[in-house]
Amino acid sequence: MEHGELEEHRRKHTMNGVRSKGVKGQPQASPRMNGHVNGTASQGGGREKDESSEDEASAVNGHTRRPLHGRKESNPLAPPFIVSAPGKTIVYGEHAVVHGKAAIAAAISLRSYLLCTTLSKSKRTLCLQFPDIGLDHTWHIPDLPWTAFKHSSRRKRYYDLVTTLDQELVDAMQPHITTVSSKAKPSVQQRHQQAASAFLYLFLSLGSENSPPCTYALRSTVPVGVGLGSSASICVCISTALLLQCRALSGPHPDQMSKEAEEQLERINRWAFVGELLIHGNPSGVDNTVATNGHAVLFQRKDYRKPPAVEILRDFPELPLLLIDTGQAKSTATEVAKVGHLKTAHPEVTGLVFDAIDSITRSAHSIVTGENPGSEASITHLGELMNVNHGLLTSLGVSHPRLERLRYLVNESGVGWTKLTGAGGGGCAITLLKPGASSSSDSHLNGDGAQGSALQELERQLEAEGFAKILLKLEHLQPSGSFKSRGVGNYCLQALRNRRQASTPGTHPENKTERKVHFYSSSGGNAGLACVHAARSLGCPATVVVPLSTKPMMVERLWAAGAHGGIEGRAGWEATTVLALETRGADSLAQSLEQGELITLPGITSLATSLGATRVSERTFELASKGQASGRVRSAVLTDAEAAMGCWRFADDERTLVELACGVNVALCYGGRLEKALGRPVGREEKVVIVVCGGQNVTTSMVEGWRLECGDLDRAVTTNGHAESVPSTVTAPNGV
Ligand SMILES: Nc1ncnc2c1ncn2[C@@H]1O[C@H](COP(=O)(O)OP(=O)(O)O)[C@@H](O)[C@H]1O
Ligand SMILES: C[C@@](O)(CCOP(=O)(O)O)CC(=O)O
Repeated sequence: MEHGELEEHRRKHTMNGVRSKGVKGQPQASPRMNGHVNGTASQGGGREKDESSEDEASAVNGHTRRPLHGRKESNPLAPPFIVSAPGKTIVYGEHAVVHGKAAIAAAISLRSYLLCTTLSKSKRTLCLQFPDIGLDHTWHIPDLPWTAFKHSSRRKRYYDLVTTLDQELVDAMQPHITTVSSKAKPSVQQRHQQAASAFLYLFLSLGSENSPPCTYALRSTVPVGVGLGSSASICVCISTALLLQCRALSGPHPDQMSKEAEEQLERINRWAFVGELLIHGNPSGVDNTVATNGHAVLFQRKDYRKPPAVEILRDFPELPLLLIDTGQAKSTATEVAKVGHLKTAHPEVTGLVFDAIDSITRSAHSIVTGENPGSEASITHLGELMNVNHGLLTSLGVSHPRLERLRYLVNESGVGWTKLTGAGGGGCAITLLKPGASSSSDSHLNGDGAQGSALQELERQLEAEGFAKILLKLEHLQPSGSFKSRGVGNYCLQALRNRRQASTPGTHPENKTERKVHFYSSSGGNAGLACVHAARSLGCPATVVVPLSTKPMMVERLWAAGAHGGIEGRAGWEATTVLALETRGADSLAQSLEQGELITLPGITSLATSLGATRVSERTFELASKGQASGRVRSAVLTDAEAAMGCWRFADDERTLVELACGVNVALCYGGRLEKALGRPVGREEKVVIVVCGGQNVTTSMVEGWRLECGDLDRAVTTNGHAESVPSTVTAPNGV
């Protein structure tokens, strides 16, 4: 694609009005997007306005239909959004891959996350907040070297733009990089300036003087500089975010053609490669390719002037791998340069080593894509290949005494086969565990029998020598859904033991005959839930005292978890007003009440079909009519767009996905809709319970599509995309 084509593409593929139809199941895009970029915003230098015709049908969930909501002309403050991408481990072929040979790499479940928050136009600043490396830097957008980046001689072919760095542009950018952390010590400064260069080059290439001022906040769970592809992971995030902002991406979208999705991933990947060029100097592109696509890949770039050959290995087997960090810092650029020098000095010998590594990768590929990759024979084959691959990398000079010590310890223990992963010179190693070494149910590290204890012994030795195994801590899988289960659970257990010992000296703590302990918690949030779960599992009652501001959803969850009596803030039904919510086009109750007789709709024209009835039951109508007369039942109708807004706000504010038929209830919480529906202000002391009926007819892409289409509704209820008026300033106790 030529540079001009990119411009053209930006015009065609804005975030709104994507109308590719009928194809479902876009590839599992690794860069995940949360929130959205409002396509009506004048971004990417204000060059484009969405030229898609608004009256054409758009497709959501496979149904052709009218747009939910007419779009407004512009939205100066695009809502914040997050993109994310994983780190990786190279299983076979590092370094050789830089010199045209094949490599196999797999994504890991450690990720980087980039939050982009557009600032008020008056600011004109571009702010990087990268706390993992301690970088916090702000540029003034008009001061950046736009002329150099815009100059016509710079308008190169698109392919050149994304495969090589333009040295003149790098030089033009330099004065803005040297000021980054200029007072920090050299190693820190280098780390900061590498990240800042990658960001700024991409920003200058994809943005313009008119780009919106924005804060880019990056957090990563990928350890920095240990061979797990932290730089590729952040470059993929940066590339995705900037492409979204200049509107060169149109997805993800449920109806996106898979080819289009692939093209977009490729676009992200190519610009991420440019970022890697800034950080590494001479990357092969394997890291950014796996960070973009997820899964595992077989990657080979024979000719840097041509795109690499990439085979995505979607069925890559779940190999029992142990990831160990030597704790020894390394630099990819240094290690890659070292191998480059060796190649210059000894081209033939080095070439043979690369060829041998290539054979290893090919042999491993045939095993992992073969009949039974998880069999004992296959694992042994793959393990032996790892040993040889490591030996060849050592011969290239990229091992380190810490890596060799680690290999010695693992070999001695007999639990598996080990090689360095990534650039080497320190960083991480991977061990493929032998069958039996990882089969225990209670810990993935504690195998059964002799192998299991060998592994435990190895673990002790590694820890004693300062090696770190990298594990993921999934606290959200605790019984109560958060880490609070740990502290609160422990507290409850101790309290119960103390109480039992104090009241019946000499009694066994698990003695269940004496009076039950009743636990109280004064939190309506995760701590309250943790208390209820802990108390229940100890066979005790728990009461949670919640502040008035606690959201109904949390109160419902506390009841559902088994909270015992007296949750503060629940109202008796006698004084309750019931609001019956429907979407326009499924409003058979509202129309019946209005006409004073049961009516039948000719059909459901609302998109919220699952709870839609063309005619409500006699009993419903009777009760609703009586309630309406006494003022205890009111009926309200919202649009599909408002129901959709309820869904995306609920997803953002409460991390819960619900379908339109439920979203219409949730929408009440926002923008004073509740007061309007009730026809009166709602006092702070009043309790509001929203029935979150849920529903399965929803996916994140559907919600994203709805928001893209009618995101303007957000402006009435949020500031910078945060629902600061939830449920509404009038309704919410203490302004929450
Ligand atoms: N979380 C992060 N925040 C900011 N910059 C990062 C982060 N992770 C990586 N980087 C950038 O990437 C560089 C590390 O790249 P590299 O040496 O290739 O390590 P890795 O093997 O982890 O990719 C860092 O010096 C920094 O510039
Ligand atoms: C050494 C190399 O093959 C992998 C480097 O991986 P990492 O930066 O250590 O995560 C270089 C490359 O492929 O770009």
